[in-house]
Amino acid sequence: MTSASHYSLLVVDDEPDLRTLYELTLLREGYDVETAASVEDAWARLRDRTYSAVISDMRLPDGSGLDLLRRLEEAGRREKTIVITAFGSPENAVEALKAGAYDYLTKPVDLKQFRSVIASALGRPNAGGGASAAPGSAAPGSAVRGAGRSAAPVVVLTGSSGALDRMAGQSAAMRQVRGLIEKVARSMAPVLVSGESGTGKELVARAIHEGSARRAQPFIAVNCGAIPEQLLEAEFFGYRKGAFTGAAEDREGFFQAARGGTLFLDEIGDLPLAMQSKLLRVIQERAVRPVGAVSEAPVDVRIISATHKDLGAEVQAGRFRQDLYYRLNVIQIRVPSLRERLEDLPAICERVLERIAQDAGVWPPPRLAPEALARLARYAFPGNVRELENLLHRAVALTDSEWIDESDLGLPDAVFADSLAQELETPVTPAPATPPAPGEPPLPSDLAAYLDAVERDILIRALEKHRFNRTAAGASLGLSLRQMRYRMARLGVMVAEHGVTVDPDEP
Ligand SMILES: Nc1ncnc2c1ncn2[C@@H]1O[C@H](COP(=O)(O)OP(=O)(O)OP(=O)(O)O)[C@@H](O)[C@H]1O
Repeated sequence: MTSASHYSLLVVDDEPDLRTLYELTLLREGYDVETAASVEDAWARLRDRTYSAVISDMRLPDGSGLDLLRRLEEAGRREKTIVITAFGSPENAVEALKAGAYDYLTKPVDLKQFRSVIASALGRPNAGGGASAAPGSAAPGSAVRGAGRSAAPVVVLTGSSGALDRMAGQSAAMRQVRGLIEKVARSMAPVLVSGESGTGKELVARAIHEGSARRAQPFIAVNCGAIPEQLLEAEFFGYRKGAFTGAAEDREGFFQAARGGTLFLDEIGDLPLAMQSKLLRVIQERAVRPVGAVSEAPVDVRIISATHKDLGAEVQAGRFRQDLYYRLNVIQIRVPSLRERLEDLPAICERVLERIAQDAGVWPPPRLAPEALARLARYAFPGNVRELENLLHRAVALTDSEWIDESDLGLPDAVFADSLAQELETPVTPAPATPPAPGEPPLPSDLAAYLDAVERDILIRALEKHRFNRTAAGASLGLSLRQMRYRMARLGVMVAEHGVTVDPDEP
């Protein structure tokens, strides 16, 4: 482990007594410490050299800790920043986290917590004041996979499995998600990942963990909806021997198991209100009290939560605590549905097929025939990437060649009628009947193919008119971007580098 003297810290506070207290605490830990009393004083030092971290009070005589933070961000500096906010001003803390602070502390500063937060910012293990799970070891929480559960509520990840590498797709939406992952990985800020079921929310959480200084510590994924209500407290916070019938020995909970690492709370919207209050307390206090224990113990855990529900609406409906929502939702990452990024479909299929082949020990991986891909692109995928994975698993099992064709997909025509109606979100109304006029062209022999050709032509003309911008072209036709994308995918119309291309295999 790197020795503490290799880390240099800058402490910024205008109160001499506090400055000395922080300085002495950190010197005792073995760090190299310098101090400053104002924004300008701090900036003058930062111009001369770099530090491992900057710890700044929020209120300074010539500005605020946020000003300092923003200057560091603008200059692209790598120092981790920790701000110290006045008690009872959570909005300042949230603002600091959004501006890029690694973490915040509230006055009066608890020195144990102070040391722990700084160690955590520097990526030094054993932050949190208690015994930490050894890096790379299986955390004790893995033992909670109880018998009789319908879905395993906990998954423990140690080491790296390359979640970012697993994440295929270069659509604008996915590029934005990746950018956010990289940005938030550097801080301790709580993240709320939202998105429909199966979109890849857990993959995002893992990628954040793997990109953070906590990567060598455990990643504990908990499905909040899969744990019986009466067991929640013991599972989350652990218990002491004799705390209740059957508690034959002390056991750690998810929080202790995730010590120094990341706790991923999936389906957070499923937590009952009573448990929400207890979770809020732990987040505020950064300490947990196991069931049956007399005192709390500090714990350093980063929380990432996920939901497929509209948590804001859950708050409105009184089913989710507003204060907890506020704490968890400092940074939100929305993972788009597969329908909204159909352009990612080929890349995701390829990646998933590679994985399936690898797991089965088969190489090269099977490939999708163009008409099979076109058929997939017409489907609405209510279960998103997970549904696509299942479908491809089945298709690989069915095909006896290197190619997966339409018939291997097992997508009956009926599902497309449903998908189309769902996607368009508007009732399909028949066109008003017009009386035939003399000299009109003959009636088409295949109405669907005829209308497709007309629609394809209109889409292409609108795209050309609007310089291949799908949003503008769609709007000119009264379509949302989503509807436009769907129609383009259905008709095999693609925007390429130098114009529009049409997949000739499409109807
Ligand atoms: N962009 C992607 N590229 C390749 N595979 C992906 C992608 N996104 C998700 N997956 C895969 O899809 C599956 C579902 O992803 P994940 O479990 O992260 O979704 P989720 O949103 O957390 O689901 P749920 O809401 O049901 O908990 C996983 O096997 C994951 O690896």
